[in-house]
Amino acid sequence: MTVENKVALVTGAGQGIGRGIALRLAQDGFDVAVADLDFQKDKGLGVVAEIEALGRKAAFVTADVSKREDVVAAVDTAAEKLGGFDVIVNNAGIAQVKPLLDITEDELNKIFQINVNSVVWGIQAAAAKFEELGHGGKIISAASIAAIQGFPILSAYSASKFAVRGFTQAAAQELAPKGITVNAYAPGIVGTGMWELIDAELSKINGKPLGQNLKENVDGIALGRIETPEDVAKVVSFFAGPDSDYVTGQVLLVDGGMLYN
Ligand SMILES: NC(=O)c1ccc[n+]([C@@H]2O[C@H](COP(=O)([O-])OP(=O)(O)OC[C@H]3O[C@@H](n4cnc5c(N)ncnc54)[C@H](O)[C@@H]3O)[C@@H](O)[C@H]2O)c1
Ligand SMILES: CC(=O)[C@H](C)O
Repeated sequence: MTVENKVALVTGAGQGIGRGIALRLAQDGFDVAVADLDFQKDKGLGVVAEIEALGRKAAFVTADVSKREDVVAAVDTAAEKLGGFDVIVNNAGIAQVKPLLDITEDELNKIFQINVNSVVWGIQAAAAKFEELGHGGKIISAASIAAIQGFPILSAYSASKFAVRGFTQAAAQELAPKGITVNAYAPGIVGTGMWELIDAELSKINGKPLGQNLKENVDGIALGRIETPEDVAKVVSFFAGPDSDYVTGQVLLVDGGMLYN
């Protein structure tokens, strides 16, 4: 499937799943804005170079997605630099490994500002840009298996992903009259920096050697291997392309066989 003259913005695209999504959308024919925190600029510029090597236009945009003004500015910059705006992927997010009884007010506020508020800001900014440009568009956000089932030690993270699912379902209904679809992808265990952190934090809690917690979780995956960013990007490619024009408000599990709707 290829698209013509379409522009996508992917947040948290300096590494991991976001980088995989940005490269896949470039392969699909999108010009892509790569948004990430300032400290990730070198990595983000590397992703820009990879996209340009695929023959597409790209730009790096510094943005802290917990800040509404940053997300609005990122959308404006993407549209201005790349000549349009059609898809936003609210991918950026953080994990938090903590027994519920130990979660602090700052920790809870931080994970919701980054994982949840960012999705609201992305929905608002994208919908406003689509309206300004006189067309509909596609809004895609990062959920998780943790949006379907709450996981112990990941309670705040799970709650944040349940919230992404709720906003996806509600926004889909509110924005349908504007020709905007709103969907989310729900990966399982993806081999990125996020799981390196989760594995290390679990080791501190349960004393297992580094890598053991990850291995034990991967051993429970029906398809028998860890997920890759490219596995996730295939689902986002579907949601970003015309084949999903009649799909909205959905959270699609792409977990190799862990949870079953
Ligand atoms: N890794 C997994 O197993 C997994 C599973 C399900 C869902 N997810 C979700 O997929 C998304 C990407 O995860 P990943 O594994 O690639 O994580 P990662 O930690 O490898 O990368 C996250 C990226 O987001 C960026 N980021 C973090 N906070 C930001 C902020 N405030 N503003 C802008 N950018 C910010 C980071 O700089 C980084 O580039 C997240 O929303 C995560 O919750 C991951
Ligand atoms: C990090 C994530 O969303 C799942 C729990 O692996």
